[in-house]
Amino acid sequence: MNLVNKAEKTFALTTPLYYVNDVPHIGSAYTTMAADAVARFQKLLGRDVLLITGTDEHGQKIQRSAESLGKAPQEFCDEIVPSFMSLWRLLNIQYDRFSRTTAVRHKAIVDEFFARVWEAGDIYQGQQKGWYCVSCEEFKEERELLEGNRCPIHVNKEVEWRDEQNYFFRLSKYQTQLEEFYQSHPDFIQPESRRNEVLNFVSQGLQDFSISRVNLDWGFPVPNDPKHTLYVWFDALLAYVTALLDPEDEPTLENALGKWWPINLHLIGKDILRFHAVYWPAMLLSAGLPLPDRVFGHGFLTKDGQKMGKSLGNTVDPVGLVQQYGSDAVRYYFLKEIEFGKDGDFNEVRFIHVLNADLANDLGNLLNRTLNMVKKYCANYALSITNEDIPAENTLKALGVDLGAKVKQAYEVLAFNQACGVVLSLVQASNKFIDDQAPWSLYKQERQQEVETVLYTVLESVRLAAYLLSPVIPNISSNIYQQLGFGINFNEQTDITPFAIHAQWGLLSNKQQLGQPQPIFKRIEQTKNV
Ligand SMILES: Nc1ncnc2c1ncn2[C@@H]1O[C@H](COP(=O)(O)OP(=O)(O)OP(=O)(O)O)[C@@H](O)[C@H]1O
Ligand SMILES: [Zn+2]
Repeated sequence: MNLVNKAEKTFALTTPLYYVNDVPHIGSAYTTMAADAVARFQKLLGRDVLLITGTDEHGQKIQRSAESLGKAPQEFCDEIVPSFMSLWRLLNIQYDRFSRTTAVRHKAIVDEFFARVWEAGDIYQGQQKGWYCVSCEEFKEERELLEGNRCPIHVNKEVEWRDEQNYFFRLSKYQTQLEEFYQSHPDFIQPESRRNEVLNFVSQGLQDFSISRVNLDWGFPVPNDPKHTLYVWFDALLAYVTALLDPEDEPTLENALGKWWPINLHLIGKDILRFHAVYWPAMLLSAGLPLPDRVFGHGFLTKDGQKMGKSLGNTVDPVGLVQQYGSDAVRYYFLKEIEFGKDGDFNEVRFIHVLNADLANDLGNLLNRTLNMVKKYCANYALSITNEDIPAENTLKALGVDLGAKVKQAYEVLAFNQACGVVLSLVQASNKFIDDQAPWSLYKQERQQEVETVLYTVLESVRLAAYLLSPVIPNISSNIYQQLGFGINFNEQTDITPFAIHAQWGLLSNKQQLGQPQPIFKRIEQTKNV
């Protein structure tokens, strides 16, 4: 059976399927915002994109969370899931699929996949002994534990001793194949530090891992032994596959894998790297399926140096942030300020400072004052010149010419901070340019051509900046494009703004019907309590 028939133009990516043990927080939002920026960027490149997110609803962690509230697990999940969906709407996330592991059709995919792994001879029964972190849903090595038998990721949770009959997956059989795969696909695990972590872990020798639990009801039964419940991670990873089905499709692997497989990018936090970079490819090898292109494990958002998390409860509420500052502000801050891959602390004073400096002052004021100058200095509120009139050595044109290529390269390696940073340097250079050139005095000296050259050059640089930032701040970029006379909304019409054209400096024309100047981002006042 030839399961895969992926077209070049497609790009499928995933966020983790978040546990529903509590409502989402800024950490869950971080991965999802990054994924949305990648999806939007890929659309600008003309790709057919499928962005998958969703929720992981099985296992002991969820069962216990439900029990603690006196609810049935399904009822509990059904109550939490809408809080994820509404946060994604609030953050302007354009996801295509929302994959819930409790979906009926998911079970069919899991059963079919399990059968393939079973037939490969990779599942056997054995005795599992070890320390288990319910919050991670993972066995831990004794040497990894913190004092008092606590999990290194969930520092407030003690691990629990388990000694039970489980089914095991023969991970050890795939040691060499995985190592060869990592060598021949050096970009599979990113960033480099995460790749080294995985290579190091694998080189210590892979142990088979248990894929079933006893004494736990909440999950799918193991197909040929329903007294056992399938391990939550075995079923959760497969929900990426189920998500590929079109709504009307019969849930079979053949239908799921036809168009979008292999996934181009799994975006995750570093806490779940091993599952995606080791267990998942081994499971796929066992089932005879091609492996994903890339797994990127980003860093943690921390509070006072600790990973923010639902289990620890030290989280920042993204809903409040968006309601107060808007979705673009939140997206911009986290993607611009924290190097993707590294940990980053959230600090509200810094948050306000960055937004005021970059969006309100550098970008917003620049557009506003330049449009107002066009109004004042140019007949009919229109520029009379075009790109051809601007010499190649013009400072901003020289900077703008290869900016698109630089930013593309940065987005491709998920260096969002670098992408935003180089765009901001064009914006800052534009502010300096307008101050140096002083069009107000050129105007007094009746040097009209020069006045218009300066104003064109600056407005065109703002346009290019807006385009290149549109994956991160789509509302502000749309607003800028509209004020510059393009009737384009980046939330709706990516196909009419191809990168090959809009990422070039010089697109603004003398036919532009400029709109009324309006502030694009209101300066935030520091309140006393931050
Ligand atoms: N502090 C954080 N920083 C960055 N990403 C995070 C953070 N917390 C969660 N995430 C994202 O969510 C994923 C983990 O999802 P999960 O549902 O386990 O959330 P969690 O808040 O870490 O839950 P818990 O605290 O119960 O482990 C991570 O891989 C990452 O994508
Ligand atoms: Zn843990």
